[in-house]
Amino acid sequence: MTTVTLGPEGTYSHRAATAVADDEIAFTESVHSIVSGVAGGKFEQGVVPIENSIEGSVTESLDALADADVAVTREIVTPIRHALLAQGEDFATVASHSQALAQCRDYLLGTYPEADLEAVASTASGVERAREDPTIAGIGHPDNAGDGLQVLAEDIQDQNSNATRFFAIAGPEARSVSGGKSSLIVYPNTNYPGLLLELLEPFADRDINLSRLESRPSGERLGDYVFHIDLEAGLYEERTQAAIAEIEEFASEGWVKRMGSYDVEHVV
Ligand SMILES: O=C(O)C(=O)Cc1ccccc1
Repeated sequence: MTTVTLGPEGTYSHRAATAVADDEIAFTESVHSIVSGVAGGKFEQGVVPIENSIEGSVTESLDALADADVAVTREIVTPIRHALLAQGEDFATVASHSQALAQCRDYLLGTYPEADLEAVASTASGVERAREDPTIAGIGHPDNAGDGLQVLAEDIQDQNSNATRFFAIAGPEARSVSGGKSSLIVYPNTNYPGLLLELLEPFADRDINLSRLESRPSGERLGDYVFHIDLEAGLYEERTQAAIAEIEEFASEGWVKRMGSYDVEHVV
């Protein structure tokens, strides 16, 4: 079973993917193509970054998941420790994933205030650029050093506890109702006073803890949102089914997607 993730080799997504891959790992340069590759059946499994403890949601992943018919089958949590990698101190540009640049904002401003920051598709593609060009530095996992690239500084993220959650995804037939957590995506397609309260009450009433609630613009009109909800309960549980049934009632103008239930894996 091939697992596709954000490449090239050496990204944090690649590190997370090795924890769930039982065979070959394939790489693409965008989260959208990972999700569409899994939804279209080209790959059996994918691994996408979802949320970082410093910088928050990876919005491209949330939007891609809302648009596709895939199942979330596992959550992978991994610590993120960034290193600054370059051929030497003589660089003018730091190229990395937008999340990595943001997670190291204070360090970069404080230590290299003159450097230009350039967002690229992944940390590893910034590292590749640095390997080819002495005027470019990358930010990525220190294991990417070598072959002409030095670690100029380690642990440059602005908070020591920097962790990212990834989802393993698979085709809709892999959707499971068992596991300690579940993910839903809800599009109410309506707006009235108390809407958000109605979205949350069915869970509170049944003592179901929410571990994430994120709103994303629906793209339909300003002020219209899609909600991403993670619950600490399985879809097999009667209380979860009852809560979702209530939400489906008030979201009858829109839709409710059950992404699946899963367990969490911590990877170092
Ligand atoms: O670019 C990568 O290495 C990724 O996998 C995305 C990412 C970037 C920064 C922190 C966590 C994940």
